[in-house]
Amino acid sequence: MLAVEGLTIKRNQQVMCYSAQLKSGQLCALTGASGVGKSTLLEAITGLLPVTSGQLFWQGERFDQCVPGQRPVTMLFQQQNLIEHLDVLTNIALGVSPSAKLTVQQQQTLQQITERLAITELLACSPLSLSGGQRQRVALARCLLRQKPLLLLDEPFSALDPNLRHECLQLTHELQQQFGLTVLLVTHFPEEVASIADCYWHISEGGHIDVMSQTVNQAAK
Ligand SMILES: Nc1ncnc2c1ncn2[C@@H]1O[C@H](COP(=O)(O)OP(=O)(O)OP(=O)(O)O)[C@@H](O)[C@H]1O
Repeated sequence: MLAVEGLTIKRNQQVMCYSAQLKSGQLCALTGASGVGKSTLLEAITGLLPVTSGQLFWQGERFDQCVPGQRPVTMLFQQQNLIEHLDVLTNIALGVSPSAKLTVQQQQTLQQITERLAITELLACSPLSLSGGQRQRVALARCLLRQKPLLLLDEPFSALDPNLRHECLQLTHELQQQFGLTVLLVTHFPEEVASIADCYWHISEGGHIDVMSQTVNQAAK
């Protein structure tokens, strides 16, 4: 279980205090008005943003005092942050190793991931030659190779057209099941994730989180 306990962040003269719990293996959609603090919560969970107070637990172990690389978390941003002058393989490998050298086991996992994401043929290409959907799948592969149990997705497919967005969401769901991931997904289109979300965290003013339970959502499926 992921437990967020009174996680408090001051940003832009706004104070946000978040508390909620998410069961392991679930996919939770984060909704709420623009500027309410959805990305802020994800950045705080990754450790990229300092917090004033509060605690974070994964499977009962506190991790808010760990540096980002030691947290059980990986995050896919809307901007894929791919390095244009390096090939796709190197871009993915840099997610796990500063020298981009992979162990045999990582190579095997990479093969599994790239096959599933249909990007094996692209490994020698430059990111510059890829479409938006391909770039986002490469960035997702880089996250998955890190093999962290918590995957945070900040509007990852919002720049894609509706068909491709749907395809990428379905793929994310399949990968979540295959790798047993727990996923927090920010979306402005809750209806688009209705078939894959186990629950919703609706964030409002001050970081207040309303949790819509699995059973309520399943009734809507
Ligand atoms: N880099 C930053 N520096 C300072 N303040 C920021 C920064 N990013 C966001 N904020 C502020 O933090 C608050 C929450 O922003 P956040 O991006 O988390 O909202 P959001 O719900 O993800 O919005 P959106 O749906 O538009 O992406 C806003 O007041 C915003 O102006």
